[in-house]
Amino acid sequence: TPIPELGVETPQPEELRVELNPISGERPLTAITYRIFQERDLIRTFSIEPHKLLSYLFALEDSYQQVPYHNKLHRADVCQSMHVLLNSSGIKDVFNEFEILAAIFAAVVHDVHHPGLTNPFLIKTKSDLAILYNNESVLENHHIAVAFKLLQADERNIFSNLSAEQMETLRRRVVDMVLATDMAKHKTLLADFQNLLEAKKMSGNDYLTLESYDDRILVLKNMIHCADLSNMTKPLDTYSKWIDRLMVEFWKQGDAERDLGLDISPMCVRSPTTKDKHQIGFINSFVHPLWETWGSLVYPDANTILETLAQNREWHEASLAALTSSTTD
Ligand SMILES: COc1ccc(-c2ccn(CCC(=O)N3C[C@@H](C)O[C@H](C)C3)n2)cc1OC1CCCC1
Ligand SMILES: [Mg+2]
Ligand SMILES: [Zn+2]
Repeated sequence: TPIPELGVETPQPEELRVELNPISGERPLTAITYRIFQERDLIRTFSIEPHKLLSYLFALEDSYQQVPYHNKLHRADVCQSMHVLLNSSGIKDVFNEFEILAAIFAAVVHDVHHPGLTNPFLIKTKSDLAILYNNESVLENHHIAVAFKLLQADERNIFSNLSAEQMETLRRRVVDMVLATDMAKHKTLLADFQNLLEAKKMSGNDYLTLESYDDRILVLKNMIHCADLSNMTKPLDTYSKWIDRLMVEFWKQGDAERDLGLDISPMCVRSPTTKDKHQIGFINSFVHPLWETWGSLVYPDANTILETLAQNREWHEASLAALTSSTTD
């Protein structure tokens, strides 16, 4: 039976069309994710009931908090970036539909109910979340718990037609991928990724063959981490909008730290040079090494991304030079 254009039979197609209309910007997360599920035929493959998918995605959107950066727009962005990365040359035929389902789902839920505060802040203020998760990937554990809690309602359980075993493996993959978005895991994740690619190069295969769960999930963990760190690889006008959102979120945390008599986190200091300095530092320390490694896996697909990343870094260096020269003379 053909799936209706809007996903569900509805007596009010116009209302639903407006709700789903990404242009209206009302529900960007639902619009993008529903479209990706359709394009990848996930709804049919896993017999997902369309009305349940819509209910689940609506719940995800509504549970987002009014934070400037870590909101539904960021999750829609990471979901769309994941969708693109999954099609990269060299890996597009590697992952099966179960892994793709888990990867898209992980991307769309990876920051759900984010409070707009960092893990260090939640830990040093002894927040309920830090107590609950013993200071270990506090936010990421929370996002996963909320995502699966929302699935428990029958009208939102999009995986109701998966077997118990399939559900268990999907859950394992989603937990592994969302936990991998914690910056604290970056160094180990990237080192393991580089070791894997080195070993594959030694084996002489010109295409990637991944047998073990650990190898396969390692690539998916780095993929979602790349998607989460993709702002700097986007055209400057898009990238600078993300920076502005993030700085507002960080400055609010800085205000909270000051009000609590705590040290203000370096990234949360309101100063004209903070933005450029930290972006340059972050690109040099984390973002470029990660994307360069990803670029070697999907060569030459990531060349444009690496060029844009270099241009964006130069833009920050130029604006920093302009700022510091104006303040010195
Ligand atoms: C547009 O700028 C950024 C966009 C995304 C990120 C970034 C790094 C790691 N993630 C993954 C989630 C994470 O771990 N955190 C914890 C902390 C690093 O703040 C991040 C925001 C979230 N996301 C960093 C960005 O800039 C750096 C942070 C302030 C100046 C330089
Ligand atoms: Mg996160
Ligand atoms: Zn994120």
